[in-house]
This record gives sequence, C-alpha cells and structure tokens, in this order.
Amino acid sequence: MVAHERILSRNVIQLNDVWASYDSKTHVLRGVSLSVARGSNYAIIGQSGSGKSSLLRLINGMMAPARGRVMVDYVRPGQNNREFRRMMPQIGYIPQGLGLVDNLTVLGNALIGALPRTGRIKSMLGEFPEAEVEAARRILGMVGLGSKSDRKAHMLSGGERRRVAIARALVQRPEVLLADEMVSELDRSTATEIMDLVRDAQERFGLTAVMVHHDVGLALEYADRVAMIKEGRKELEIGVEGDRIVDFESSGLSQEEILEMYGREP
Ligand SMILES: Nc1ncnc2c1ncn2[C@@H]1O[C@H](COP(=O)(O)OP(=O)(O)OP(=O)(O)O)[C@@H](O)[C@H]1O
Repeated sequence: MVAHERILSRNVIQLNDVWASYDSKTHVLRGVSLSVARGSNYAIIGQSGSGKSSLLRLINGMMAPARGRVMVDYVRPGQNNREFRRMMPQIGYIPQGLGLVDNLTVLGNALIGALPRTGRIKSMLGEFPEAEVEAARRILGMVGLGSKSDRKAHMLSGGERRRVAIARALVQRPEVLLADEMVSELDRSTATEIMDLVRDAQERFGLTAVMVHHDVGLALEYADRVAMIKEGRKELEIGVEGDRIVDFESSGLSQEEILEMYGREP
C-alpha cells in the first residue's frame, strides 16, 4: 500500500451489492453493501446462520463473492490475487474459537503473528529474531499478560485466552482487525475489559476493527456503526450520536422502531 492511497481511502473496507454462496445455489449473503471508515469500529450482529462469519471471510479473502465487489484498501481480497496476498498480514483475523495452539506458551502463540515476517521453517524451530521476541513481550505486557508469557495456553482463563488472541493479532502489525464473536461467551465485566483493550489498541495503532457480536448493547457501546444482518441481508445500520440512536440507512425509522428491531435480535 502506498502513502497516497492510504490518504485517499477514507473507507478501508467497501462492499458493494455483495452476494455470497457456498454451493452456488443458495445465497448466504444477498446484496450487502457497507463501508468501514479507517480507524472506526464496525460491529455486525444477527441471528445464528444469518451470514456474519461469511461476511468476515469475504473481507479476509477466504471466500469470494458470487456477485458484487469487496475491496480492502483498493484491493480485491482473494488467495489468487498476488497484491492481496502481499497485504494479507495487514489483516488480523480472530476466528470463532480463537485458534490458539493449546500446547504452546502464551509467548509462542503471540509470536505466531510474526510468522509472515520471519518465515515459517526458522520459526517452527523456535528461532525468532530477538527483536520479534521483544516486540511480542511488549504487546503481551500491553494486553496484561506480561507475567504469564511462559504459561501454556490451555492453562488460561477465557478472558486471558482472548488477550492472547488479541496479542497474536497485534504482533502481526495489522491495519484491520476482524474478530468473530470474540467476547460472546464471557461475562459482561470480562467482555467489557476485552473490548476496552481492543479500543486501546485501536487508538494506539490506528486500527480499524470489524467485529461480530452477540450482544447488541455491547456492540452499541463500542462500535461507531452496528449493522444488523438478517437472512443474508443488511437490515439496518445504526450508531449512537449523543444520546440518540441514529439510523444511517435513512430508512426513516423512529427511535422506537429501531429499538424494537434490535430488541428482537439476535
Ligand atoms: N463452509 C460452509 N459450507 C457450506 N455452508 C456454510 C459454510 N459455512 C457456513 N455455511 C452456511 O452459511 C450460512 C451463513 O453462515 P455464517 O457462518 O456466515 O453465519 P453466522 O451468522 O456467522 O452464524 P453463527 O452466529 O452461528 O456463527 C449458514 O446457513 C451456514 O450453514
């Protein structure tokens, strides 16, 4: 990515009338359009099976749209696109279930984020450059795991596991963070701690975040925009401005109608 492009692209992520399918018969996403502003936090909510994870997979290039256009900083995501493969390390992805390696230490898991830079074989032998190890330790300190870097991942609490997943993503030095239901199974206060951490990281590194959430209240508290997906369609996109919930789709819904729709979902 060159500097002038970054200045021009206020929206890091852009989806235009995107349709997606796993079997080329049924569509799991139908005509979704959205824009994610640089540095913002964009939340996606919706019932199970509505297409939220598929949306993230389109952004990180694991899935291609059947129709429509997905762009991340002017580049079309896709494994076949060399330009996108080059920028892939700039997209940190925390999947549902987090994807930690249980028998690796906290530090080892965090260093997985450095693999795109260090090269796989050397790293598998545990030969990470000292500067990478130091950087990973610094980030573990930032997420509150400085004293637990030698602990095996399977010995951690749910909140600590999320912190490791965030650290791994940050070690990658991403510009965009995608997280799929990262705080859904946590109690409210731990979920808040983890979201505070994401907010800190966003401020510190200018990160853009797209996060799938289960809890509408939490989404509204932390996100600049909240999109609701229903049966593959984007039903609404709202955010809080002052003490009001604003409908950015301008579909003319009243506050009461918005609250009622969100109250029913997911
Ligand atoms: N690998 C796959 N192959 C075929 N169908 C899939 C695959 N992954 C998801 N689907 C289907 O696509 C639809 C959307 O799934 P997706 O995982 O995107 O929904 P979701 O909103 O993230 O659901 P959840 O909240 O349960 O994770 C569902 O009907 C699901 O069964």
